[in-house]
Amino acid sequence: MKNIVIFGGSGQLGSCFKQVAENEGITTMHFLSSAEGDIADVESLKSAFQKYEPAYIINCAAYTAVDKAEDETELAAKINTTGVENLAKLAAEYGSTLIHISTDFVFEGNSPLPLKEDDETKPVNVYGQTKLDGEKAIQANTDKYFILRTSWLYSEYGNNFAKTMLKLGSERDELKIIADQVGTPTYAIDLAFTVVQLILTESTAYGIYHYSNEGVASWYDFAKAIFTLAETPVKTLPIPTSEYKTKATRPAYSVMDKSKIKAALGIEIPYWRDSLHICINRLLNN
Ligand SMILES: NC(=O)C1=CN([C@@H]2O[C@H](COP(=O)(O)OP(=O)(O)OC[C@H]3O[C@@H](n4cnc5c(N)ncnc54)[C@H](O)[C@@H]3O)[C@@H](O)[C@H]2O)C=CC1
Repeated sequence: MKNIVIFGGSGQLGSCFKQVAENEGITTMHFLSSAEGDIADVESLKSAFQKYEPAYIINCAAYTAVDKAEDETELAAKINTTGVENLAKLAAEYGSTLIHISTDFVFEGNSPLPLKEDDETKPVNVYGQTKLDGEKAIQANTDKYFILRTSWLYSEYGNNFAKTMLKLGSERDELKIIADQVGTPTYAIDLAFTVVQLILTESTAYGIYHYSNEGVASWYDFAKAIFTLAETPVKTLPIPTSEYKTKATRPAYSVMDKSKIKAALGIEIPYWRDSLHICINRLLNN
């Protein structure tokens, strides 16, 4: 199989690709940390492209500190927009297919229905704006791309809501959790597996796709499900967003319509509670 290069290979999603590659017996996936492949540094990228001449690039690299991005606007844009533009230009030059991960935060969050790929974008925070600008930079510079917008990623790896809840649940008697932001948790292993299917099927149905697990949840529902599965006896209280101030505004509703990717790959997507069950078992048994 031809070379596949993962940028952001040490992050949460990058680590999930490592696990999926192992499970699927893929030996040509190369994982670059930010030190080995800095997407904001063109020279660093050129050496990676020269070394691997990749058929596929999977970009998991991003500036992901949503609240800090409100102050570090330039740095967020340097990575999420210019860095992604660098990747798109080199991918076009080398004929590589670029698979890029984007976010539900490109939307404003007041849709009455699950969001489709061509719905109007309108980010409500700096992170979302830099990610949307990254999507546009890809579309302006290469034709062979898949942009997968996802939401609420969690897994055994990196920092995420599920791991934070397990830790807080073991330290505290009571937790207040936001109940009026609604979306869908996504097990990052499921996302990585789906991206690998795009590669293995050699799909050329390029474009933007939405991928999350199936179902709908608030952060409160998500936390309650984590504590139920982990048998953590912590008391949870639902609160409105107005009682938990954060620097960055977040969309109130970010449920995504997944019909397009399901039709393109002929796949069924796992329901969020089923995937959460698998992840919590793995977290508790390790
Ligand atoms: N975590 C979540 O809930 C969601 C994440 N996403 C997107 O999914 C993708 C993966 O996210 P995670 O793995 O959760 O994030 P993460 O923060 O765990 O991983 C991001 C990785 O990018 C690396 N990185 C930062 N700057 C870099 C640079 N200049 N060059 C190369 N690498 C660099 C970091 O070192 C880190 O390892 C990102 O594109 C993110 O925007 C989308 C929706 C939700």
